[in-house]
Amino acid sequence: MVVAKVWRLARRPVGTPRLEDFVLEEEVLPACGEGDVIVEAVALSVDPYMRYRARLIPLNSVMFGTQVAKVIESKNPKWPVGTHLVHCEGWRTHTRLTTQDFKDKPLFTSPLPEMGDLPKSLGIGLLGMPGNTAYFGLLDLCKPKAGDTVLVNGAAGAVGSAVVQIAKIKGCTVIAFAGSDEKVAWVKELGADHVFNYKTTSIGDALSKAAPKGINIYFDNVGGKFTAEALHHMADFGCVALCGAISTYNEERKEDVATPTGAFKESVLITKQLRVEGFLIYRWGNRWFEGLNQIRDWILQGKLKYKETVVHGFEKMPSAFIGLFQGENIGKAVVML
Ligand SMILES: NC(=O)C1=CN([C@@H]2O[C@H](COP(=O)(O)OP(=O)(O)OC[C@H]3O[C@@H](n4cnc5c(N)ncnc54)[C@H](OP(=O)(O)O)[C@@H]3O)[C@@H](O)[C@H]2O)C=CC1
Ligand SMILES: CCCCCC(=O)/C=C/[C@H]1[C@H](O)CC(=O)[C@@H]1CCCCCCC(=O)O
Repeated sequence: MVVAKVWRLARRPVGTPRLEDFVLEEEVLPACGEGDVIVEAVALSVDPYMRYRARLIPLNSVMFGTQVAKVIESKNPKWPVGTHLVHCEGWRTHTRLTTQDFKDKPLFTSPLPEMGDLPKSLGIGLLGMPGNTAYFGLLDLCKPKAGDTVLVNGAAGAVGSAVVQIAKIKGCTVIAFAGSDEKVAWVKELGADHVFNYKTTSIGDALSKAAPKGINIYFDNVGGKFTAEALHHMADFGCVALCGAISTYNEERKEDVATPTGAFKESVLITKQLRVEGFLIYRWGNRWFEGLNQIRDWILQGKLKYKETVVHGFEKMPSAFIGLFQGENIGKAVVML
């Protein structure tokens, strides 16, 4: 009999999530039937979108999320004991995956890419959903050309740090923002041309100096006031990739009313003739391993670097998650078991 520990959403977070919003429980797993596997979590992901999902999932649900897990029991010859895979059954130590799971969620119940001696935890980071978000969001949606000026915020995070480096690989000038001097130093090491601490710098002044001819591509992880300012510094016909808006996830929802006071002032979008497009990484599900294999090759060639902020222990899931909104992570935030 396998007993899983699971974190459930005990109540809807108000503002920044709190430890009391989550409850730790035990759950006896059903037996491993024909075609099933039982897996044990190795590395669990905490991601900003979980705050958004916490508005949507029913109370008492297991928190949604991806993890790298190891098969510990198998009645499926495709997935022998010892195999590692990525699945999205959430904040749980042990999981039974059925043939139906493999069929229904191929993108989120998948093998790790071939990664040699690289750490398996990269399967929820640079060699997983965040890496592909940077890869496809920048390359497919924005189509950068050598010489373009690219702006990215959240630049020391999982997605942003990959965007910085991929933009440099493509020959762009990169302007990046992050939330501490330590993060700024690391993003400079990654090759960004101009890096600022948004907590101690005027965003407008920094952009005027760093991008006197305007920004061609803005990869937005933050939204809110940052975006309201950044749009004024776009070059004509620039592209804005709306990847995330972490600065707004803890805000209470207001009614959707047409208002000229938000980040997107129509006059700026129209007069600069901007292309503004939101995206979800699912869009490139059919090209998943194309992105991961290219990223893996760039890592092995020394062109892409990564950092992980590792928290040890399943009981730390909620605090690691809350830490995302307090800027605690450099690179990908990972909970290791
Ligand atoms: N569209 C899609 O399919 C996907 C979108 N995303 C989005 O990409 C963005 C980055 O995700 P990811 O790289 O995984 O997360 P990160 O690894 O970057 O972690 C979050 C970081 O965001 C920064 N941050 C937190 N609060 C604020 C704030 N109020 N203002 C500015 N920065 C803040 C913090 O760094 P700092 O110290 O710099 O403030 C924090 O460390 C998120 O918005 C996420 O929702 C992610 C994956 C897929
Ligand atoms: C305003 C929310 C922006 C969320 C951006 C983000 O981080 C997206 C991440 C996706 C990740 O690839 C895996 C997911 O499940 C995330 C999507 C979560 C939002 C889905 C909302 C669907 C809905 O409203 O029906």
